[in-house]
Amino acid sequence: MGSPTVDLRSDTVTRPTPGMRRAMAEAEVGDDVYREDPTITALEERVAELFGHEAGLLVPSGTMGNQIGMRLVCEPGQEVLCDADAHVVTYEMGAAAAIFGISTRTVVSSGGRLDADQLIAQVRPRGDWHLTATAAIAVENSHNRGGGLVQPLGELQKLWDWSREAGVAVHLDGARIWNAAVAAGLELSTYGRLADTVSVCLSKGLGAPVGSVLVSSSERIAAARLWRKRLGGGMRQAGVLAAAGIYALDHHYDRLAEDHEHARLLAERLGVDPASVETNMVVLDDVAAPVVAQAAKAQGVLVSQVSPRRIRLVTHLDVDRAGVDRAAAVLASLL
Ligand SMILES: Cc1ncc(COP(=O)(O)O)c(CN[C@H](C(=O)O)[C@H](C)O)c1O
Repeated sequence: MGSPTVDLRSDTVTRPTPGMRRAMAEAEVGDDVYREDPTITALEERVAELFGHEAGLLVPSGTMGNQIGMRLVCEPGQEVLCDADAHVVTYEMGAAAAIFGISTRTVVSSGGRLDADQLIAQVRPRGDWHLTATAAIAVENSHNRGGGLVQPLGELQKLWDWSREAGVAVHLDGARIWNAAVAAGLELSTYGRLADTVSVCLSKGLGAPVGSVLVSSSERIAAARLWRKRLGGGMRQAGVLAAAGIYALDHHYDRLAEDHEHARLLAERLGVDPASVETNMVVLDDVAAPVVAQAAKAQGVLVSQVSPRRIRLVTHLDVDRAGVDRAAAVLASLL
């Protein structure tokens, strides 16, 4: 029996722990379409409160959380403006256009880092009969293709302050907002209060098997519940999933700092500047990604190919120190 596989492809690969499975099995459940699942209600209320918003909605994926979140603040034929490498326009299969008729326009950022002035300069006003109106700006924190970069609070604040005057909404793709808050030493509500709609993933670093929560005003979440049902996302006794999310919030949030430490350790061992590692991702640039990925797989280490010359490593709950050491040794021998 060879060594166990070290899976650094993503923090989406985590499996429920025994404790989480017990919480899932014991969860009190009901039919959530009738609003009778107490565990889902508890999770939605808790996450909304964590981010300083009035209400929350459990959705099956971060993609659905983002897409409904954007639809709440952007009408068909209007546009959402975002970073060219944002997940919402890179990995969500064109859903904004395909499902909601929302136009998206992008700016090329520096490594995913939010530049409020750059975005503000691109916003197009409502009411001009020549221009597609920019209804919302989507920001991503931490930034996936930016290598887990934590957005500067000053830029988020600047964008938010401007957006209140300009009447433009802000959507936060907070799939890994947990990692950003732990890395920055900030409260989740500090970030939550700088966005009109926020989608946060339970199924990544927090280690739940399924689910995200969209938070916003009560009025918007009521509309979101309707959109979710239209998309076939109305769920029944999904309290078994919500229980995993609650368990994750109770037991897996603080430990994210360990994933960040593991990522820095990997970086050091692989000749990547640890200062460039802000959360749980390490980016290997200028490598023959397919060759390295295949050779690493043959030695039990799985990685993501972001491009033909770029590999992404993501640390998470299911990769311990021994796994990090083994992955570092295998990858160092291939670089
Ligand atoms: C910033 C961000 N926002 C949203 C999502 C979507 O979450 P899901 O739809 O997969 O639950 C992801 C998933 N990211 C996945 C990964 O990193 O392995 C893949 C790329 O889709 C994300 O990284």
